[in-house]
Amino acid sequence: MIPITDFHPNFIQFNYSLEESRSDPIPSINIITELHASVQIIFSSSAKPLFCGVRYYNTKMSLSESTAPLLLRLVSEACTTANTAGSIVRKVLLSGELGVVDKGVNDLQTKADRCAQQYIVQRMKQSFPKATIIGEEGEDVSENLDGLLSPATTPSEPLFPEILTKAVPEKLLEISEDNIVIWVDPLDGTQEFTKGLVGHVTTLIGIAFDGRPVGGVIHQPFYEADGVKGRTMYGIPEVGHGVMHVSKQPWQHLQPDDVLRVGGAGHKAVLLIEGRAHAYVFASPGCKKWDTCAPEAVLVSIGGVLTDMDGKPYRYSKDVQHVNEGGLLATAPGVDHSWYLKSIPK
Ligand SMILES: Nc1ncnc2c1ncn2[C@@H]1O[C@H](COP(=O)(O)O)[C@@H](OP(=O)(O)O)[C@H]1O
Ligand SMILES: [Mg+2]
Repeated sequence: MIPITDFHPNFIQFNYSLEESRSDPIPSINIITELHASVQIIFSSSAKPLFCGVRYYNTKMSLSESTAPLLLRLVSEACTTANTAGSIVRKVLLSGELGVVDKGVNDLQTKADRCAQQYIVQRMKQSFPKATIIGEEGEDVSENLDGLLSPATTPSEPLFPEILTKAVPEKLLEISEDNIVIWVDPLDGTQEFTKGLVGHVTTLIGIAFDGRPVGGVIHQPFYEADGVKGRTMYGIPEVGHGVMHVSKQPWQHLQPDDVLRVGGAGHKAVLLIEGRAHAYVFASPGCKKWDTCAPEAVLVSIGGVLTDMDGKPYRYSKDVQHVNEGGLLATAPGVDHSWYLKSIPK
């Protein structure tokens, strides 16, 4: 047995001598995994005997009990929330009453946009009361969600429990909730939704810290595989990414020889993530910060890039202007972003 020198609710510390060679270096892992926990082993090479720590998270814990880093709790909650918002979008479509409102030129809003936003904002606010939440539909949304939620669509367990166990770089461990901005597009691709092009619809939740996307969730309410409705993908640049049912094409085997014209900012990002397109080009102002924050986080987490048409990154602080004035160029992993920047005429 290695004696434990310090014990916290989610962290055990012990000293481990480098000189001793042990066949079972960290026996405590076996004990911990029986508690339905995931473990992360932390070594510090600066001290001798070697300082070791085991950080463990009980994956059965509710989010409010979880001691996982804020960034991971935010992304985990955004995944579960987007998934439920997707079920709201499906139910509104099934009801046949879309309640379309014209907000301006090329700017429609439906009951699904309003209900999904209300649910997302309410839930994220409840979990993260100090964070700033900016939703496409503004702050005056008040819809009755009765009949749109059911126990089956609002599971209490996280959609991706592994998120809460990921290792977070030091600089992202100390972020505080009041410096977080959550950008919400409850239903991206509204115009397509009203035309029945439901494959172009996504629900987007982007998480920004210090003006940059640090986490994002793209949910496709109408994707269906293995009898499961909806597909959720998340990305945490510098930490990791994940997706349900992805069938990625090998990017390197494709050559850009075609132009696809499809709707939705989230949907276009999904085509890059799946390897079905090289670049997403939107060479004019129009899409907004809630359209790009989550897609940027997911794309960057897999090695893609998203900038304006001059190659400048967008900022996502709470006081930025909502329109992406410089247009949008996003490229898939392995694609030469600068080639597109050079090749697209001003
Ligand atoms: N000229 C414009 N005016 C207003 N919104 C625009 C726009 N061009 C793009 N957008 C918004 O950007 C998102 C992606 O657009 P597109 O499908 O054309 O690429 C859509 O979001 P929403 O569907 O969430 O409103 C769309 O409304
Ligand atoms: Mg949108």
